[in-house]
Amino acid sequence: SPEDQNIPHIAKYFSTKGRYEEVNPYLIKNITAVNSSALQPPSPLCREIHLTAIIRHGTRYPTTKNVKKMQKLYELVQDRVSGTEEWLREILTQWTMWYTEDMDGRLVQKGVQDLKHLAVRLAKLFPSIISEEKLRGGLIKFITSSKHRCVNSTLSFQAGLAEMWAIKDVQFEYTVNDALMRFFDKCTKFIDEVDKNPLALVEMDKFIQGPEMKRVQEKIADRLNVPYPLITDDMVEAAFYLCAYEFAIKTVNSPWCRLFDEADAQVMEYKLDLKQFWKRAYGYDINSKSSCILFHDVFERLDKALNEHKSGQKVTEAVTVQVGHAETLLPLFTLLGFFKNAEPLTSSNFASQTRRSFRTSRMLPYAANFVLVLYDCGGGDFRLQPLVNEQPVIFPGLTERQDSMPLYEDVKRQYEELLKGCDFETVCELFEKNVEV
Ligand SMILES: O=P(O)(O)O[C@H]1[C@H](OP(=O)(O)O)[C@@H](OP(=O)(O)O)[C@H](O)[C@@H](O)[C@H]1OP(=O)(O)O
Repeated sequence: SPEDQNIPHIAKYFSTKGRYEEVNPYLIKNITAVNSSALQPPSPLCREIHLTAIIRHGTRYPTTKNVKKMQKLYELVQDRVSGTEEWLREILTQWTMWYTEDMDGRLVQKGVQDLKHLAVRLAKLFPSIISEEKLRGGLIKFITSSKHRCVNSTLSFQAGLAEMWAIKDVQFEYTVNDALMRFFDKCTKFIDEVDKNPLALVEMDKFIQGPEMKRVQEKIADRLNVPYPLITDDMVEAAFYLCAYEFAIKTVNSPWCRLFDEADAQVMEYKLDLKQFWKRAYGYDINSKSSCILFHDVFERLDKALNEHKSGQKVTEAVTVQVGHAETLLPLFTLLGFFKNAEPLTSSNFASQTRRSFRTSRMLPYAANFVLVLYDCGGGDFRLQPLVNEQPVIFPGLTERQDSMPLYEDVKRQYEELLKGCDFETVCELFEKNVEV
């Protein structure tokens, strides 16, 4: 059981601060295990033509913003808390605040391992296309966000392949492309209407002020035996993140986790899902439309590979590995209609959302990944298989006619409107708005 493996009882509720292994627990015993049975193509005739993997960076340090909150909580506890419980004594006398502001979201050693192991697993799943031959032939391309955690994750993925094939003589390259991997920084309409709009996250703000979060704050204040006003929502979040980061970075079940019971963690997870739902996903149409540039880039690459294949040419880009952020993946998942919830997540429907499909703890752990594999199954039968975190997913709307590997043409028909439209410059209003003079 999780307790035996020293896993915090609340580890599956860590949202985008969660370990990849909690999404695929079979990896805890064997980090390079693969679930190939679930990925069988419809027939042994199928051959991979192209694979694109869009990957979130690996495990990282907290951002400066959150280190400051953790520091404030640590000082509050040191100054105001006393108690005899063993876990409290551990916080007061043994645990030291070791996070510093200059860590600012950098990749940690576990994050290097996350990407190395993901590279090995994907190569095991798709050996004919993620191969030493293709790598040496320059047919595997790497694109990354400029952020250090993404560049270092790209280097780690490459190192995973090099170590697996005992390669020492290949000069790996990558291209930094923030237009693709950090499109949210370039989409004026998103920046104006969501990112910089203080009212955009009103549902999260209302939930934070609501009864469920208030109860969590009171329970934590009671456990620390301090007055309720001291335990603000920021302090609760800092404690939750301390538990999450101690586990993700050091794989320890830290005493900070004892401040939460499972019900408290479910409230925290919902608050974080509200942030992502409204800032990056189904809350506002522009959130998903801001990923149009990445959406078109993916399908242009698939079409190019298919056309080269059909004309008997070598596929010049057999594999593309693109490393970005949780906020690179989530808008694209939303544009494709993945994890769409029956009801929007709001400040007032937490109780009815316990079985929601929009759950960032399952979608967006560190090293989360979206993989598209294009197959030639013979006789003009071309199929496209989507995977999220190494598990097959179904393109919405194609379920009734196909198994999880639909015909490529059916997928393109399903997304026809987006393929024809979804023009990044138009949806993001990059041109100057007509200013009334
Ligand atoms: O709450 P923090 O500061 O950690 O939020 C980060 C984002 O982390 P996430 O919310 O996704 O866990 C970080 O995304 P990442 O995928 O790069 O980790 C993002 O780059 C950073 O700007 C912060 O996002 P925010 O929405 O500006 O808080």
